[in-house]
Amino acid sequence: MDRSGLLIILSSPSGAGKSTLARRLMEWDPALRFSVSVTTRAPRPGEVDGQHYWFRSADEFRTMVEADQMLEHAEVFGNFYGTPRPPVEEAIHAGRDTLFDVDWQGGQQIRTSGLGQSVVSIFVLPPSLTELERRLISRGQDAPEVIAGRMQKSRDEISHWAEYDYVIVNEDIDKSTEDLKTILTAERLRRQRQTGLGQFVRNLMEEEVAK
Ligand SMILES: Nc1ncnc2c1ncn2[C@@H]1O[C@H](COP(=O)(O)OP(=O)(O)OP(=O)(O)O)[C@@H](O)[C@H]1O
Ligand SMILES: Nc1nc2c(ncn2[C@@H]2O[C@H](COP(=O)(O)O)[C@@H](O)[C@H]2O)c(=O)[nH]1
Repeated sequence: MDRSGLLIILSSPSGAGKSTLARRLMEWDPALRFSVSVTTRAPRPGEVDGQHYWFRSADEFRTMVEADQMLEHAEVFGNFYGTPRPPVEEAIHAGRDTLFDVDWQGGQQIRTSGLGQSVVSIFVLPPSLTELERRLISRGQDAPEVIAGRMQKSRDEISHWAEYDYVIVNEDIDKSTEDLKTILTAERLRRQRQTGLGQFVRNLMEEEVAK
């Protein structure tokens, strides 16, 4: 039963757990495609070019934007981030679902990109801002001033929660992962009902039942 690929957007304030949830969802469904973003920020220890991000200079980033190669792009925490367009369009046509880890600006742009009929968006909230800061610190990846800047922007990001189809309060990571799997399963069934079941039901109705 054919259907076009879904675009699954995950947004949250920095540190709420998007990357952790994305990783768990992709372990559950290896066919899910993660959209590798382009960024001008420096790699963190252990981050691999082409796997976590495409790490590019500001000039290279600008060239991609000017060539209309970005589905969306935004400035986040003083760096540029963007989603390469061609792999997303290929995945949609191939019926492959794509997962995006983008901020609210990216979420808005993907929704209004013209590919909007295939979008499911999920906002991840932390249980508290105190816990959010604890997670950013315990991740051990960012300097104290970077963490302070991200905490300062967290309320801005959170103020966009109502633009999303679903909201998960990520307190228990196992529970949040199960919620995410449930959302994806239900949305896939919904898309199948909308686009892929017509021929199946016609065949079913015409089936000769052996006596
Ligand atoms: N439910 C949870 N309970 C406790 N710790 C968690 C939970 N979810 C994620 N974490 C931890 O919090 C830290 C931040 O998580 P993660 O890197 O997934 O956040 P993020 O939203 O992707 O951040 P960013 O937007 O900066 O990329 C990590 O160390 C992760 O292991
Ligand atoms: N609009 C976009 N936002 C993106 C993209 N890729 C990541 N992000 C968001 O940036 C922040 C910071 O990420 P970090 O890896 O530096 O911690 C986070 O909120 C991401 O969701 C993108 O392509 N477009």
